[in-house]
Amino acid sequence: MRALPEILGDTDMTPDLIAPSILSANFARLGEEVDNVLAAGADIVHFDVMDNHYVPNLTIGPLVCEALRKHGVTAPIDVHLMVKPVDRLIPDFAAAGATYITFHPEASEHIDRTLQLIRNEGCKSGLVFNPATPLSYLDHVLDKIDMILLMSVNPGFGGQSFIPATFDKLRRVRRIIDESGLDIRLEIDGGVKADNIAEVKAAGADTFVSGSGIFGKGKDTDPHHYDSIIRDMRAAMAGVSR
Ligand SMILES: O=C(CO)[C@H](O)[C@H](O)COP(=O)(O)O
Ligand SMILES: [Fe+2]
Repeated sequence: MRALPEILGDTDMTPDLIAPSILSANFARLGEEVDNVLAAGADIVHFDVMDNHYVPNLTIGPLVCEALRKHGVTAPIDVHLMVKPVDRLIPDFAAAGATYITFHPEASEHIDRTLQLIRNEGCKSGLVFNPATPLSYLDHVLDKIDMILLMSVNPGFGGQSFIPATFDKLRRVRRIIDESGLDIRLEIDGGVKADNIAEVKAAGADTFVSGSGIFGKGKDTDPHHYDSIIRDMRAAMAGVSR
């Protein structure tokens, strides 16, 4: 893992965090994939949980999170819950070693209660906004949030294209966070790659999920693929102001 000064952004004191989404990793060798991407300089592990109900896909649960911890992963694990209902799984993920737990407001009957439950379980809490989800869900709960995650694709699958309307939404959320004075991360998820990450940072993001952009093409032919792709991402963001 890299030292804090190395991961500080150029223009402010909020470090840029690169969060590979393991949705696009090789699940048959998941521990090794996570070790390799962290050794290549990634900061946190993005862990997509899909239930074939809230989204039309089915992935992994708390057992896999626990297995990564037992394997020796010490980096923060950022659990993105695409499940409905949400609350039942939160204590299980907390016990399994999750660091962040984020959920979609449409999937919770009581958003305030779910946010409090996440913090009470000792994790950092976050709300996730689909491309068409209004930001009004932030009203009245901002002080209970550690991370706002904007989806730049519709949830359910990796490898989709970044939806350009997200840039405006990022700028609006950046303003809300800055005006609040609260310590809240702004994460972006979907279609982020080395060639658009600078623009995404300039619009306000500080935490960058990338699945197919990191685990996709190139890794089977180049043994240093993860190092070079993460280096390219940092180089693209260097000198870019949020
Ligand atoms: O939450 C997700 C999908 O619902 C994934 O985190 C996301 O799509 C990452 O994959 P990619 O970078 O390939 O778009
Ligand atoms: Fe995700």
